[in-house]
Amino acid sequence: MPAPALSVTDLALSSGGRQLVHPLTFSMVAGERVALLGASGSGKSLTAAALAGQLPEGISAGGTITFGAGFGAGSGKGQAALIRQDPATALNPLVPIGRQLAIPLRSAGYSRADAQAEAARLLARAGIGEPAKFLPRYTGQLSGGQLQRACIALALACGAPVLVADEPTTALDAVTQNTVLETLRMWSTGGRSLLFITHDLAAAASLCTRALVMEAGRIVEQGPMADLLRNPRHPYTVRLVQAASRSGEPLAADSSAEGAAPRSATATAVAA
Ligand SMILES: Nc1ncnc2c1ncn2[C@@H]1O[C@H](COP(=O)(O)OP(=O)(O)OP(=O)(O)O)[C@@H](O)[C@H]1O
Repeated sequence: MPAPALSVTDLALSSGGRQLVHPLTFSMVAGERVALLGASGSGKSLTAAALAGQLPEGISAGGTITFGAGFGAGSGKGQAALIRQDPATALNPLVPIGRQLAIPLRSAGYSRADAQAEAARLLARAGIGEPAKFLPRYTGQLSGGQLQRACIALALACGAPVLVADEPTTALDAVTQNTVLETLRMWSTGGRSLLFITHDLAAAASLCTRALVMEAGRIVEQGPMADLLRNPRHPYTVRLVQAASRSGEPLAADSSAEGAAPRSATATAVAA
């Protein structure tokens, strides 16, 4: 069994005495792509922020988050890059996109010229056509979908071993969505892990080998994606699969990820 790239043990989040996320325990192995599904308000974004060390003010956290030894053991900032649900808050409106992308690249040892070239390449991988034109632009000069892709490029530039993508394709047209999903798939080859948060079950099924399902701050079901699609147990998961099936989207689970969990295990509903 490969060592986990990320181990979360009893992660609990609260605000002013209100429990928002009840103790969660899960892990991901290197190269694994895991979907985090769940109803609106179930705690997905707060969990994502906790993993990236970017919890909003006023949220208290308990439990432990440990990153694997493959990219340097330890926990904390820098181990997980976060593509935020709200791209506008992730970027500095006063600094051109190219310069923002260059910051992590320069820290990683790129020369100034190479950082600009890599920044353009990452924008292209995130689905931006003619990326050189975007480098000098400010966030206020980008559409919502372009902003989202700039955030994806920024997360890729961080080169973290774990990428947490919080609804990264919501503002994108179908063609660009496919480009981004393919980029996320490519990104995870070579041992990097992806936690993909989405309401789009078809996208999750095409990208991820395993899924966690949250409801009301708890993981209520988890297992291989194929089993979850074939035999959902928890009532929320049943509704999710039924709704996606009705919409006619093909729900084929991906099995190509490195470190994919064994398919023999059946999806398990977790007692709340
Ligand atoms: N900064 C905050 N302070 C207090 N409560 C918060 C804060 N952010 C989120 N919450 C609450 O925590 C709960 C979980 O929110 P979260 O944003 O993680 O849900 P989510 O599953 O990501 O929802 P969605 O799918 O709509 O993005 C909700 O009840 C929300 O109101």
